[in-house]
Amino acid sequence: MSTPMAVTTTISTAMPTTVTTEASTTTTSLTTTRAMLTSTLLSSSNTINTTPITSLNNCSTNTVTTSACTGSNTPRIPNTNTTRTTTPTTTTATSTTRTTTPTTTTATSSSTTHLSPWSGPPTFTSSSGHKKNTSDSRLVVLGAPAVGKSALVVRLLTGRFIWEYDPTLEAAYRHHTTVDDDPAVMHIYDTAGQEEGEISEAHARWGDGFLLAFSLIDRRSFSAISTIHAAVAAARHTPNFSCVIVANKTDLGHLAEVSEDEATELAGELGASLFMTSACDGGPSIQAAFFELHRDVVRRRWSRRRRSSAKTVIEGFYKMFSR
Ligand SMILES: Nc1nc2c(ncn2[C@@H]2O[C@H](COP(=O)(O)OP(=O)(O)OP(=O)(O)O)[C@@H](O)[C@H]2O)c(=O)[nH]1
Repeated sequence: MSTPMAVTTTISTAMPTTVTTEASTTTTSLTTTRAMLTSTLLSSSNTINTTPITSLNNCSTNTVTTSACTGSNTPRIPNTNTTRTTTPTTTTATSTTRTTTPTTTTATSSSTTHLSPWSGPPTFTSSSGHKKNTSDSRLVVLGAPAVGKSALVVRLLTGRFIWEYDPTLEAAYRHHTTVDDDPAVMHIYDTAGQEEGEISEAHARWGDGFLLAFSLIDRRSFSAISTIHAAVAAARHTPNFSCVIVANKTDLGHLAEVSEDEATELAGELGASLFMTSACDGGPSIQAAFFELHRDVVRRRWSRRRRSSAKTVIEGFYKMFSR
């Protein structure tokens, strides 16, 4: 299936790069990653302001097609110019600008072993130049292979659905949006599928919040959720972290191997909210899942800060009166 596109991709090369991108009027051929697709598909009418910042996918030439899952197969045709800049850092926060890190990071970042040497994506800098706004969140998307992690992320960012795909290694995005009327920046890390629920410790430490996805038509992916949750808890030395469970592929209900009741029970056990989604059909629950995760991250950050400033005040009083 091919997707008509009217996208112009401008590449400004700040340093020698191996990245080449072509956006034609019919098909997007990606020599770097499917993640790049998202940067070329942004519609100017879209209020989402997204910057895929790091792309660590396989670099074979792939033809990726997107489509709305239901209704007409005519995708919305973007009419915006997208600028991609290649640079060794990710400090650029310009809207719809994609920044690619040097390919040297690719080799290590594909690892998903427990104690991966992966050092995480480059430090994110918010658009205001501060290291980390309170409205920033680092969200890591975890789950067994082929549960639809990338499809969910792409759906959130572009409103589109990926039919054909290549397995993801890693892809990170900076997503500027508005949550509860407040500007928010979500740094979203789409990981490679965790075959046996093993996760990279670096992912676990880097993230503020974790979106654990499974496919309703794959029981193994459901079982992997507990393992992944336990692995994140072990890496963070606490089971108390921001997390939501996403049960994907609701459109394939007739093939379901996991019931909603089971999913609800698991979410209850893990103290997480459950979102039933279909990256294929779309719908509000995908955004709701990411937004809820973002909210929880921000809430916890504020409550940590309040606790720590209360502690500082109390300590100050003690010092004052014990003199
Ligand atoms: N019917 C249906 N298919 C889906 C849905 N979400 C994803 N898929 C399909 O499932 C396959 C896997 O989707 P991906 O998004 O690549 O899955 P992933 O979890 O990122 O896979 P890895 O990167 O290999 O870990 C693709 O063929 C998608 O088109 C969904 O909600 N419904």
